[in-house]
Amino acid sequence: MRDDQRNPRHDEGPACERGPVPAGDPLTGLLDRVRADLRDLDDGEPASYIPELGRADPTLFGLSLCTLDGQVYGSGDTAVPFTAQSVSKPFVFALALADQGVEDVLARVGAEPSGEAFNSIRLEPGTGRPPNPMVNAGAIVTSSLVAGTTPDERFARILDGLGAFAGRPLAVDEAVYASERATGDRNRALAYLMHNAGSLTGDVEEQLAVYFRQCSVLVTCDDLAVMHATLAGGGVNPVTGERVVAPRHAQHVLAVMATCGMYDASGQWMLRVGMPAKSGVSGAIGVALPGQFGIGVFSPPLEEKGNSVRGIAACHLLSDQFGLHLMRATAPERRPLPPRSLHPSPLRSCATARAPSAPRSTRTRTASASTCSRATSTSPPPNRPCAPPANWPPPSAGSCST
Ligand SMILES: NC(=O)CC[C@H](N)C(=O)O
Repeated sequence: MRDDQRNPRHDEGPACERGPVPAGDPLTGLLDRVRADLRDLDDGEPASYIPELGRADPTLFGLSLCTLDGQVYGSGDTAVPFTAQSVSKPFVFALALADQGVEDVLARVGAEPSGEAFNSIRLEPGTGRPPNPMVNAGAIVTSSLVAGTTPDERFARILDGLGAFAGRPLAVDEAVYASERATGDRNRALAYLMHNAGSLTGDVEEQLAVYFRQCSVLVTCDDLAVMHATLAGGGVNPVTGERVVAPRHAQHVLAVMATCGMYDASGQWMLRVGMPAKSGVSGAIGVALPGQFGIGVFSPPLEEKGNSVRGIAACHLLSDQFGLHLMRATAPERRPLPPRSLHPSPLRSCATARAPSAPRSTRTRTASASTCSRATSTSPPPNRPCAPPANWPPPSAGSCST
């Protein structure tokens, strides 16, 4: 990430895109503290096998969370654009499911963890299917299954679909696309192998171009939080109110993220963090806690498996501190975000209550506070708490214990 793309807003106070979340808001304070606790964690390096990604600023660090009532909270570099890379894969899988149905998609790509690296060259013996839609081979196939009679049409559907998940129109980073296309011989090899095996049909170079463009779509941490909240909410974007995919397709996607989303670190991730997630080599991680919220984290330095070092640590901290693990038997103690209909949420203050969803066309994000879309302030809704509970925020997050 170049200096001119860096967003200074964290130093400038509350950001427009999040709307008028007031100073001292407890959840923003919590996200600030997680970032502060991890600021000195400087292991890893940005990916460089795609040369353009090697230019990323390793100090960038953003953390956003979107609740199922469409409130977006964030800390740090939450509005800095970066390419989605593999974080695009679950959403394109969702679009393929919507366009082809689950059986036809699963006939072409498996749903089993590979236990191998994201770019591993291993197809299912006998069928030639890639193991799952979260590794490169599987994602090349799922992107070829999105509806469209030409590659341009198919990519237009992908770009529109990713935008519907994010709640705003998205664009491609042409420099990253060109860099990836010029150097993507491993993906090219995988695609030709799958074409030979019959699991990838059509013109291989055209299919690859769609996949490379999909990986080069620009998003922000705030976008990732909204996109994952859309999956967590069963396919409805909580900011725009738009149904993007069917509930069962959102469920299928979350299931595959839970088992395969962190590649050969997926088992450890599920054991320690316990939430469906997807990482990308730009340094992004998206997390969805079903029925609760979506998280977006961005920090370019990666560990050896291609996952963001600070992103992993931030998710560990959040999961540990708030008992977010899906397998936790004492689920009622999962503190953040109890269903609105059952309890007042401890994470919302009166001043941050959001107005009912406006039509998507009115939800453009601009630099003017008066047109901020994601968290329009209103008068307090009835029966809502005006102050966070006494135990909120919890004691300092400390270091990651898992
Ligand atoms: N893990 C990733 O984010 C990999 C995506 C990258 N575009 C690739 O194909 O290698």
